[in-house]
Amino acid sequence: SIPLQHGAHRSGNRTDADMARWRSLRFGQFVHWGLYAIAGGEWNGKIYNGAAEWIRSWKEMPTAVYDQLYKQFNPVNYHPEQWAQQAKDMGAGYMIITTKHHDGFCLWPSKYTRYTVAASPYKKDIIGPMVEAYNKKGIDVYLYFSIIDWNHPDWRTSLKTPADSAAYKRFKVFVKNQLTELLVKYPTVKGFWFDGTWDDSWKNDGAFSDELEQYLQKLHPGLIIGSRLRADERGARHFDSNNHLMGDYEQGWERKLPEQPADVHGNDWEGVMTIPENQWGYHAHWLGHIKSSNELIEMLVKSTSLGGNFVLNFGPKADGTFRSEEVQRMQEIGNWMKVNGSAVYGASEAGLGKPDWGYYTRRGDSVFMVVFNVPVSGNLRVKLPAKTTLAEASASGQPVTPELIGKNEYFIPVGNAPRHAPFVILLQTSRAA
Ligand SMILES: C#C[C@@H]1N[C@@H](C)[C@@H](O)[C@H]1O
Repeated sequence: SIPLQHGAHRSGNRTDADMARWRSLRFGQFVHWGLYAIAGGEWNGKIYNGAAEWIRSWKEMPTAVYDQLYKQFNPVNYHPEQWAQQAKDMGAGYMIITTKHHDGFCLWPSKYTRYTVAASPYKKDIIGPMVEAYNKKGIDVYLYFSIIDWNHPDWRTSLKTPADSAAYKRFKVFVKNQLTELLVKYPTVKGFWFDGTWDDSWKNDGAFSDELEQYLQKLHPGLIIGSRLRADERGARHFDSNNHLMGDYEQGWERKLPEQPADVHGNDWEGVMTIPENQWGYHAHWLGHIKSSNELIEMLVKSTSLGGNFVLNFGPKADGTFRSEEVQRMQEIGNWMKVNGSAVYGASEAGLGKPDWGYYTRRGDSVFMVVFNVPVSGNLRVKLPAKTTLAEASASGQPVTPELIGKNEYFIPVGNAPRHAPFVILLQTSRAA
């Protein structure tokens, strides 16, 4: 293997309590909120076909105009306790909030730049009340932080001249100051969700990203930071040049999910997902396919069945309210989680393969069959490993009688209840030593 100073410093998953909690929560809420919500994916009567939070980079949007939008930021309908309650009702165990996206606008009153909520008509801190409201509902908070900062004069995508290097050196001090400020102001947060780390300026400075991660861990022991923050000294990201995962979990699953265990190599991982095709910030016109609650529930269960977390994104409007399609999905998913959440919370891969009818998840000796595709036979085939015996099966607390059809192989009848949503059959098993 290649000798590395700034590659992975640990092989295998973290085994501490903070990481075990992150792993047990399984389901998170992502919130992308900022000045881009004011534009809402359109400008001057034209619709931006890109992701709404990238509208500043659209040729039809003059950057000078975008950079004045903060003078309109005044979310009069922002009620963080309502945000937290609806997230609780959805069944989210943690939430990730954009403190600063690529545009550089800070939702907290940072003392390291004027480009913050303090300069807006709203004036007040957005992040503090949000962290407090979510924590009060028992929901952990993670802070999204973009390294890319289109507003900061010292940000560079690449370093071409000595002046670039001097500027970027100042920028790295600014980044470290802001991250320190966030941890000091909001000490109950559980981790950072870094983004915007793909430019050469950052990729070619693996030493800084490594030292920064170690500095943050020292400042806030137990902090959870995904693989997107760091590069090794050869510019490798997520996995170092020896193919070892850097950071505490694989953070590359954005709008896509692994298909099989081999795709995640036994690492902790997290998938983040949009309801429309590709919109994180508020866009007034959702184009393309809009995922239904059942599709999103299937992604959540699929993630659990592959030992990962699933985070669903929401883009509140500029005034602080959520669009109806998002409220509807939070309620529908929440209704399902209230009945079936035990198949997700604290559960992980079952090691029983991928059945046609849906997904297996497991917690201890409880095996959950989460059914999405009822076979025309009405029988769900279950094959258990030799040393696993099936003690009993139940659906919604009612016993189900398995039919033994072969060695450790059963048909589980689905019964004739109407099926308009995924349902769970619980198998109580015992495994011989
Ligand atoms: C590309 C990109 C960014 N990564 C997602 C999590 C959103 O923040 C999007 O703007």
